[in-house]
Amino acid sequence: MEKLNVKAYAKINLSLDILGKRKDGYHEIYTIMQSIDLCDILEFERNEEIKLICDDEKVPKGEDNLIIKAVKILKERYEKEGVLIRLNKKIPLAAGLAGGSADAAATIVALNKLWDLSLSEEEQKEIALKLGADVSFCLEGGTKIARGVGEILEDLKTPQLDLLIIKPDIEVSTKEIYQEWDKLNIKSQNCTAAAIQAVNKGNLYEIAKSIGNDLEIVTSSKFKVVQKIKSELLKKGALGCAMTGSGPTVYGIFDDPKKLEKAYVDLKENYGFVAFAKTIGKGLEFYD
Ligand SMILES: C[C@](O)(CO)[C@H](O)COP(=O)(O)OP(=O)(O)OC[C@H]1O[C@@H](n2ccc(N)nc2=O)[C@H](O)[C@@H]1O
Ligand SMILES: Nc1ncnc2c1ncn2[C@@H]1O[C@H](COP(=O)(O)OP(=O)(O)OP(=O)(O)O)[C@@H](O)[C@H]1O
Repeated sequence: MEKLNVKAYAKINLSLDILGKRKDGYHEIYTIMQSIDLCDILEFERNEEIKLICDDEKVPKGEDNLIIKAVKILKERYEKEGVLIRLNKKIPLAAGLAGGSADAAATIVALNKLWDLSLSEEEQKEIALKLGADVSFCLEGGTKIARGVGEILEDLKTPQLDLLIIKPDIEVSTKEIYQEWDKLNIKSQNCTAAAIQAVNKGNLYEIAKSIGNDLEIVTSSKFKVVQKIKSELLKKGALGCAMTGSGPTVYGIFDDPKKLEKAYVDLKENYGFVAFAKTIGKGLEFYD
């Protein structure tokens, strides 16, 4: 095999409870992660050197890129050659959509195939966790309850949701938002338990009512635009809306395609990134 093409899907958090700070500085979370059909496209090709090509100038091309970090771990561990990666970046950066994490997961799975590594699931998960808390979920994707720092995963049935995704023109540092959460000393809203019940029932209206994110209060106190987007989405007919990850992206759940279309048309000029999305049952997709 010389070349591999893969779609790496973004995620949203249908719920996110922060349960406390751990000794290692990370936070114990309880969350529902959900893959959506917004994706980056990556091509992996056998090569002597390690090289990443991406025409988005904001994407780091060197050691700071999670793709390169993943390649280096595998190359050093298994004494392999290099690889040429072409990245077509469609998931907005620093958005709470786990774009870098999805790319990292795609790299682990693609190199396992391209380099014939025969890595077990456990080995892949171990490497994923070294790269970031969201990478474990992105290896498989779909709909999952996540605990620990996000690496302890349990399957849920994927609900079919039609979404509008809106990211204002600001980028958010996940680390800073967690640090701010500690300073504010807030209590969790504990919305994950109810959200799991709603997802288990597959009831769109219950899901829309139960979504929520503990980090929203932190990010929206720094960036007022988060609340503004939420109230606009609700006015346009969203059944419910919430911020994803550490933000600033907000998603709205719609049951009426006309309202969804109108919300897109009315809001698309106002924010940096506005897109339709659907929930999907996988995190990665290989294709010819
Ligand atoms: C906000 C979420 O996207 C929700 O799914 C994740 O918790 C963040 O996952 P991520 O971006 O993959 O996180 P990492 O890249 O591993 O870590 C970025 C920073 O977020 C903080 N972090 C992350 C995950 C976690 N459970 N607790 C944390 O405190 C750490 O300070 C870390 O320095
Ligand atoms: N492959 C990558 N794609 C995008 N950004 C990357 C990548 N690798 C490293 N980065 C760096 O990571 C930062 C955060 O990127 P990313 O888009 O993954 O954030 P995020 O969506 O908030 O992630 P999460 O939801 O997992 O917290 C970027 O600003 C960029 O500097």
